Amino acid sequence: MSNLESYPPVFRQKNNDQTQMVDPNGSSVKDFQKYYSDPVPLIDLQRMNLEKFGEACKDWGLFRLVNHGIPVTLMSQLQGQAKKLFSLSFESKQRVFTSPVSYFWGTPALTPSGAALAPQNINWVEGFNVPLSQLSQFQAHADPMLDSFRVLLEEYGKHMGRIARSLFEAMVKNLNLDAEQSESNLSESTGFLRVYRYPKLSEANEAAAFGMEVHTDSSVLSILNQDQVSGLELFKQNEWFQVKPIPGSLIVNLGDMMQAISNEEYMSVKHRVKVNKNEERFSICYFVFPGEGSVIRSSKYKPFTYSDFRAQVQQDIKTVGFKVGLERFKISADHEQAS
Ligand SMILES: O=C(O)CCC(=O)C(=O)O
Ligand SMILES: [Fe+2]
Repeated sequence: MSNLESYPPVFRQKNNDQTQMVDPNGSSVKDFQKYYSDPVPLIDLQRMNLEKFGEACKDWGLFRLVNHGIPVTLMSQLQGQAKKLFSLSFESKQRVFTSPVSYFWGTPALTPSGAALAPQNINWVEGFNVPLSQLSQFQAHADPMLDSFRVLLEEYGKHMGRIARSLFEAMVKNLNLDAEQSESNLSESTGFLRVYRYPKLSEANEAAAFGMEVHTDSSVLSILNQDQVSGLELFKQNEWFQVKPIPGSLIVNLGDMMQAISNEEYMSVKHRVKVNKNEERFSICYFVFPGEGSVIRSSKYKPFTYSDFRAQVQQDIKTVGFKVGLERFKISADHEQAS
C-alpha cells in the first residue's frame, strides 16, 4: 500500500493551498541551536536539583528530562509500533480504533474531527487518543499488532504516571504548597496519551504550515516523547524557539492547571508544531489533570475544578471559536466584568 492511502483524504492533495495559514505571531524562528548549545533547561529526574528545577518551571514552563527511568527499548518499540499502525490504510484505522481508543485527524483536541473542515483550517496531524485508565477495555486481542501496541501503551503509561507524580511533588515542595491539600490536584487516573503523526507537507510553504497551532495545554503537565524530526517550537520572551529532538530525553511542559495551582508562579507555556517538508514526524504526548472534583484554590483565580474549566473551554470553542482558557477564571477579570 502506498503511503498516500494511509493518509486521511484531506491530506492527500498534491498542491496544498496553505496561503491562509499565516503565522499568528508574525515572528520568525531564531534557530538558536545554530549559534548556541541547546538552551532548554535540562532536569535529571534521579538527581533532581530543586533550585534549577524551580527556575526551569518559572522561566520556561518547559524542560528536558533525562534519567527518567524508561527503558530505551520500550521507547523505541512504542515508536516503531505506532509508525506501523499509522501506515495502515485510512479506512482500517477508522475501523480498528474503537472505543475507548479513538482515531482522529485534522484537529487534535476538543473540536470535531477535521473531516468537515476546509484544508486551510486544519491542523496537519492525525492521531490516536488513548485514555489510560480504560485501556484494558480496548478490544485488541484478535489482532497481534494492536495487542502488542496495547501492552506497550500500558507499560509506558505506568512510567508516565510515576514521572508525573514525582515532578508534581517536587513542584509542590518548591512552591511551599500544602502537600496533603494539593495531592488530588494531580490524578494519574485522568492520564491519557495522544500518539501523533504529522504528515510531511512537501509542496506548501513550510514556514506557514502548522501541525498544531499555537496553544497552551489544559493539563497540569504534559510529557512529550518526540522522534528525531524537529517541529516543536515554544514561545519565550517574544521569540519562537525550536525544541530540538535529543534521543532518549523527554520534554515536559506545564499546562494551564499548573499555572493556576502555582498561583502564576509557573506559567503554562505557549507552543506549536511546524510540519516538515521532507519527513513525517511522530510524537507521543501524555497529559494529566486534577482528580474529578478536586478544587484548585489560589488567590488569583476563583476556586474551580478541571471539569468547570473543560466545560468552559468547550463552550468557548462553540461560541467564540477558540479556547479563552484561564482568563475566564481570573478574579480580576470577574471584577472588570462586574463593573
Ligand atoms: O507533538 C508535539 O510535539 C506536541 C503536541 C502538543 O503540543 C499537544 O498535543 O498538545
Ligand atoms: Fe501542546
